[in-house]
Amino acid sequence: MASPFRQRSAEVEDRIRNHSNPDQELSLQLVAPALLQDRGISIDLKDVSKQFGDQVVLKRISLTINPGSFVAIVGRSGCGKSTLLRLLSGLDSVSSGSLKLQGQEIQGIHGNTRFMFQDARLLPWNSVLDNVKLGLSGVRSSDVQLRAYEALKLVGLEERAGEWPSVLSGGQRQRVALARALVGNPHLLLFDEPLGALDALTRIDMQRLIEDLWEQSRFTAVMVTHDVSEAVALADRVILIEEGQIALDLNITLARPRHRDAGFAHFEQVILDRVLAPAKHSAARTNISLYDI
Ligand SMILES: Nc1ncnc2c1ncn2[C@@H]1O[C@H](COP(=O)(O)OP(=O)(O)OP(=O)(O)O)[C@@H](O)[C@H]1O
Repeated sequence: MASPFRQRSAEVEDRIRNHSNPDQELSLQLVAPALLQDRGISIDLKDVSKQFGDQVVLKRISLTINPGSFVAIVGRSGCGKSTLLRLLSGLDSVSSGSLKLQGQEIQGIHGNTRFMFQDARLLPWNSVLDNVKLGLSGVRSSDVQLRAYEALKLVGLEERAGEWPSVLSGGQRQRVALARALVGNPHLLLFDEPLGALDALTRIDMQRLIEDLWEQSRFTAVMVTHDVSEAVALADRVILIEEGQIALDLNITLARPRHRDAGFAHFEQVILDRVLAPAKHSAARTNISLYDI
């Protein structure tokens, strides 16, 4: 059965296709192009190094990420995950090597890159809807309202549009942050441990929502997570960083939507086998976060 998010998206698509007024139709096409096309961009790193003073954090990393794929980056605390994400974002620059987005050497923040962090970072003096609008720039004012509202619909919070962020739960705030990230129809969405502060069940709900929305629009997604289970649940490919280098690059060949079954546990185990010393490693453990190690 289709998920509520898919049903909602199907409704929007239906409205786009069946609308008779050409002006409104144009407006609706602006609302949800995510539903109509794949937008992801390619990422190419060649011999990328990053150092801060004498400390070399990333060491000659070479990596190609296909447009529209979902990549998870895992590794122990301090191994360089967030540094890599900041390089991809254009917020920081490489010390040496080449980093290209869609074949172009990266120069500052790419226009259609969006972020989602562990902290939702909502403005408390703005309504929920106004926070989502912050994800749009250069769009006509009449469209901004409509698009922000439709983005809230995609995350199931349209009825909370007029409320303050302070009255929302942690999971709902992260939904607003997701709507703000998606409303501009990003080509690249960078997630830095976005679900790390949520309880286990809300976290699984949010994983499903992110997967669902990514499947609809196929932006390129790169997610840093400490949770091996989360990486296997969401990613096409899991990259383990150790001491500034890629220690494992694993394609997750499970069908979607993913179920936490034996095949799922196998992929978790492969990653953990690489991370853990054999003596510390128990074959029976699943749902392990790297924080547990
Ligand atoms: N702007 C900076 N200036 C100096 N050192 C930095 C800077 N940013 C990161 N580092 C150092 O680079 C190393 C890697 O940091 P990074 O935040 O990338 O790790 P991480 O794998 O994301 O860690 P965590 O999982 O704990 O968030 C750390 O030793 C950190 O102190």
